[in-house]
Amino acid sequence: MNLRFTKMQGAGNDVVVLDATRTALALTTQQLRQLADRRFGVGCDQILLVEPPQQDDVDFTYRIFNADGGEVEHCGNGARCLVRFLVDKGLTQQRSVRVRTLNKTLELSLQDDGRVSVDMGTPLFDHLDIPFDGGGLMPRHEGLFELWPLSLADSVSCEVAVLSMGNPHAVQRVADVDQAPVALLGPQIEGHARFPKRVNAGFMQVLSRREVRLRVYERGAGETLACGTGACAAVVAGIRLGWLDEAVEVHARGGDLRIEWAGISQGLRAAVRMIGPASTVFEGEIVL
Ligand SMILES: N[C@@H](CCC[C@H](N)C(=O)O)C(=O)O
Repeated sequence: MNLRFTKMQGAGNDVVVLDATRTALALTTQQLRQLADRRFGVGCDQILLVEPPQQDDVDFTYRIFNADGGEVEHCGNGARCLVRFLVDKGLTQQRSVRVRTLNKTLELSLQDDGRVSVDMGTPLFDHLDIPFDGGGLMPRHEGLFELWPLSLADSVSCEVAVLSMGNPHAVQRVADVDQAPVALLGPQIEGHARFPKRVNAGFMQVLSRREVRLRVYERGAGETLACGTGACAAVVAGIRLGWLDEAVEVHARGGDLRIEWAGISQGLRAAVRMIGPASTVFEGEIVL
């Protein structure tokens, strides 16, 4: 099969976008993995499939696949790329669109400065929603949240805040992200038995109440240059833990994101807002 694609990136988190708005597209796990492969395919962290809406209150259906071929619920950087793609391809005349993922409705808006603002919805803290197994252990309470102990290999342990942005996240605070053992601990946390659907593992260095540095070892993709939902999860956790104010600049290795959450002043049901860049890198056709 010959497949047209658009390669995009948002803060260095790269995605391959496929337009299935006119013709349905069903790819096997093997084809998805080939597309994502940096030697045998196009190369990307995630593949985004745009489909016609399946319900009245949205403009498009937005499906997300990790580089390992698994379908997932949410991709923040992908969401920003998606609205840029829809506008550039003339698939919408609007600068704001509503899209439906596996489990969320998102509102994406292209700003006048070229950046994209996304209403990322409400974070979830119930362990059944993440999902996370407390393992009968006691968390350590800090601020208005809690940190859970997690045992890893070789008698190493860490403390993580757990939450869902529609997809699961475990966030830990580190003194210096450049020194954090992301490649060693990331895969262990991602596949830890207490996260039945695996998890995205965030490593956050707090620079001030309004500025953090973040690295994320993503479920199904490994460490990426940025993770939008990971940035939201880290900031929400940091706000609840009392470390951060309600608007924070997140410096990822591939770029900067602004995350806002009024969860202290307006309550836990407040939606998270993410603002950041998105751009097209190249377009082409691949034989699968
Ligand atoms: N890169 C993404 C997250 C993609 C999905 C994630 N790896 C998962 O499995 O949940 C982002 O920008 O949010």
